[in-house]
Amino acid sequence: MITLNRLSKVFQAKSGNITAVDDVNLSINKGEIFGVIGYSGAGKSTLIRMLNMLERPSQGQVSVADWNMSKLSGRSLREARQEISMIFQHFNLLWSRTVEENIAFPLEIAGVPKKKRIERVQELIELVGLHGRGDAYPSQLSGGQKQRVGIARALANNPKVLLCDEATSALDPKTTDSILDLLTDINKKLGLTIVLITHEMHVIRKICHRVAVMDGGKVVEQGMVLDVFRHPKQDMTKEFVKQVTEPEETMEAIEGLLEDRNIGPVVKLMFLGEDAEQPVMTELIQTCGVSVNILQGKVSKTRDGSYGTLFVQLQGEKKNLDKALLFLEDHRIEAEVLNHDK
Ligand SMILES: Nc1ncnc2c1ncn2[C@@H]1O[C@H](COP(=O)(O)OP(=O)(O)OP(=O)(O)O)[C@@H](O)[C@H]1O
Repeated sequence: MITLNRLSKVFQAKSGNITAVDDVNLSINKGEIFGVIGYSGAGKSTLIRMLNMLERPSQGQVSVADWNMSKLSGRSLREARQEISMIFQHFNLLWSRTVEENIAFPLEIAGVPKKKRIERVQELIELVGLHGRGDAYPSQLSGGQKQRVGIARALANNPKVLLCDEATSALDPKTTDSILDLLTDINKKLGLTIVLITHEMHVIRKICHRVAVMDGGKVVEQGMVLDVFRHPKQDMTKEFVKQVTEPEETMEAIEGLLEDRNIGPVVKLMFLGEDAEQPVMTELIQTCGVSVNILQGKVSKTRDGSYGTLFVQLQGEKKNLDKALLFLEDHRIEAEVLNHDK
């Protein structure tokens, strides 16, 4: 559906050239929700803006839904853009128009007759859950409702691709989740391909099938979300994964514990899929004769399954502790002993 081939963007600034996107190759499948994550300045906005030619590449090719985007201009670019919609962090609504009029705007531009426009606007209002708010002005809406208008407007002309530029970054966590649920719903119902950029791993975990990690204009890692969660390769990816699996307070508490030299092994366990839901700990205690002190645990759900981390402190005789570690290995649970010298 989308192919980026050796894509680069260099900006000429007073201070010299800035390579915002550096030789990126990506392939995104039809119907997929693909996330691009990176810190500020990584090049995410520039990358996503090159998908619909809001930014022209310095080098390389972009193909979206059979359009060779870099070659288009004028009318053909406008046609292609009807198939590639976009939503924004700050919604970009027309403040003097009502919800209905905002949603109708792209239909007016596309020359859709009035009767059809009215029908389509009502359909979209239902789809995004804004029933009864059609006459409101953007200033009368909450952030989440404004983004729902943005989504309805983006879907008006039945696009094949939806680009989301930090679409939930201005929203509180609860509203973020409701917008992410809406995007998942639309992806399923309409088979829409969604590309989103974000700096929050929570967004990637919750709705994406695949993820690419950007740093310094380059894609430094990419893969299925669950695989990247289990085995992040780059340090930066590990930091992003920790955002959702290991809250900062947990790490501080565990680091405090590790300073105590008289405790038994502190082990980080990683479970996958169904294993995350099995009573393995009970079995371990019964068969290995060790006691287990649970320090912290979390199960993160991705689209392709659950992924759990559990920090435990094991206590018992040396031979039983070794037995416990073997037991974990036999049960396909990855175990990392955090205080090796004990
Ligand atoms: N129009 C421009 N002119 C000059 N430099 C630019 C321009 N747009 C972006 N840049 C530079 O390109 C680099 C990548 O910026 P970009 O906005 O794509 O990153 P980002 O990952 O989206 O970060 P943020 O979330 O902060 O926008 C940055 O160093 C930025 O300063």
